[in-house]
Amino acid sequence: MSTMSTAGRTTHHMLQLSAVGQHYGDHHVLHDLTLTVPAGQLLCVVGPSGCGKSTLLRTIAGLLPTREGTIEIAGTPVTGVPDRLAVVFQDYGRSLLPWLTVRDNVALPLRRQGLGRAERRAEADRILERVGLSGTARRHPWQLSGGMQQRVAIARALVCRPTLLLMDEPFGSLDAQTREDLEDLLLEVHHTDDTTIVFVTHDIDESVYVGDRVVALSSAPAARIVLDLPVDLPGTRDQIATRGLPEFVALRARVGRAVRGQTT
Ligand SMILES: Nc1ncnc2c1ncn2[C@@H]1O[C@H](COP(=O)(O)OP(=O)(O)OP(=O)(O)O)[C@@H](O)[C@H]1O
Repeated sequence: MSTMSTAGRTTHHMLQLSAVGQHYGDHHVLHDLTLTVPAGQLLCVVGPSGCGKSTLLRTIAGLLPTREGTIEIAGTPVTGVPDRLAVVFQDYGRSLLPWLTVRDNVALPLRRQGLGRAERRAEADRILERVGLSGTARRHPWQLSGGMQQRVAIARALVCRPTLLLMDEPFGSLDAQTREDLEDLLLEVHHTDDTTIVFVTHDIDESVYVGDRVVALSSAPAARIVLDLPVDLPGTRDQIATRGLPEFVALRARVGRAVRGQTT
């Protein structure tokens, strides 16, 4: 983990983007993004459709080469897919392997760690219980609802105890109730494990509800950061009470204006 001393205080940075730019051929998507994410922060990234949110996550994950600038995770430059990094995509249907049981899907990443079969299974079961899926271990993903499948994908992301978790619209295709349940599961995981999370969403309400901080990107031709807002809401977050707070409504309005290109 990189350490910086600022006026006598020591801060740990999990993720550092310096002047990052990205393009597909001559199509520029990201422009001069500089961003520091402290360890343990849940950062939400919002922006208009097509502005480059997924491209940003794919670049951080090492799935696309960094074209301009540098990205460091825990002080190490990203040159390929880093260890202890997990990604959850929106499309859970395609990210789980249909021929494996739920338990074996979750245990899959543990194979690289050299654990024995019994240990892998025990660890998978422990994580499945944690995401509210005990009892489904021997079923197959296609026998579960969409929300349950996304819980399996989250369990598989958590099983390697990632230091950095990247989530790309993970709840975008779920119904409202399931989505709220999974937002609360994510907050529980974040608070218990102190995982650093970068969470991409186009849903402004969701970004303010789950985030410790919201960064808004501008739209094409090349996305820049147009808002970087700490989310300082009182009390423990609660789906009904938090969303009714005047502070929540004010934050949501600021993010909404930024995404629509209005000054805040
Ligand atoms: N593999 C690719 N090759 C060429 N262009 C691409 C590729 N992937 C994305 N793009 C383009 O890059 C831009 C950013 O796409 P990206 O998917 O990162 O945006 P997004 O903000 O995640 O969008 P959405 O919110 O709609 O998911 C878009 O104009 C898109 O068409």
